[in-house]
Amino acid sequence: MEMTVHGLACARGGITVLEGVGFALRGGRALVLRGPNGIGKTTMLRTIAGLQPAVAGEIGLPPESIAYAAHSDGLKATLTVTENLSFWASVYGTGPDAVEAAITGMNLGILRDRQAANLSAGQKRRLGLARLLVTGRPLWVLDEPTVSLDAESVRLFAGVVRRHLAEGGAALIATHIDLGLDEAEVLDLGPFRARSPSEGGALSAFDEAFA
Ligand SMILES: Nc1ncnc2c1ncn2[C@@H]1O[C@H](COP(=O)(O)OP(=O)(O)OP(=O)(O)O)[C@@H](O)[C@H]1O
Repeated sequence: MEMTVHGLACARGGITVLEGVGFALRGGRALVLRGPNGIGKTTMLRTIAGLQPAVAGEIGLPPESIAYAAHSDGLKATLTVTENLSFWASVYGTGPDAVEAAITGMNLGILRDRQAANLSAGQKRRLGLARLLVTGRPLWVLDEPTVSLDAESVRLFAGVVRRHLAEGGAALIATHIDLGLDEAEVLDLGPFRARSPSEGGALSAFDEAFA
């Protein structure tokens, strides 16, 4: 797979926060987005995933090729771990093999019959990330995927991403934690901050000091 993004501008709450973003991402590679809180990482990932329209620019990959994992894990509380993954496998048109691979990949075997409501925060996050493995989609768009994960689970997930890349997939990741991916390049969003006259795009003196 190959995704090329040109002149992308994205907005939050009607205010353009980023503009002129461009990059190319091909199979086997990961791109890590960097920038201070509020610069627009989540906004850009949501735009690329097709969850909100772009203000301008082109995204050279259809949303159907993208699996998005964000803060809200999208789990069904009353379903078990296996049932949640089976539900997503039916949505994405994959099968029981993908469910088993996801359970193994994110080390959920011992929890497979537990309802999602009764998982800890980190276990829920592991299940949310396991969902990526049942999508069968080549580009993973990941917004702070390691939130709530302990060090061992971060390593486990980094291994899952590495395998996805080795199989020809790609990943676009907003993370403040280094996943230790040799295949990763970094895109600093600082130069793409929109300089709109309203305060949404411009930095306050406080933000400027910590940017
Ligand atoms: N509903 C909204 N209405 C107006 N502005 C919003 C809304 N949601 C977010 N914003 C603003 O849009 C900007 C971009 O937010 P976004 O969540 O994309 O940043 P981020 O880079 O992901 O930040 P973080 O590192 O804190 O997760 C921020 O300045 C934020 O305050």
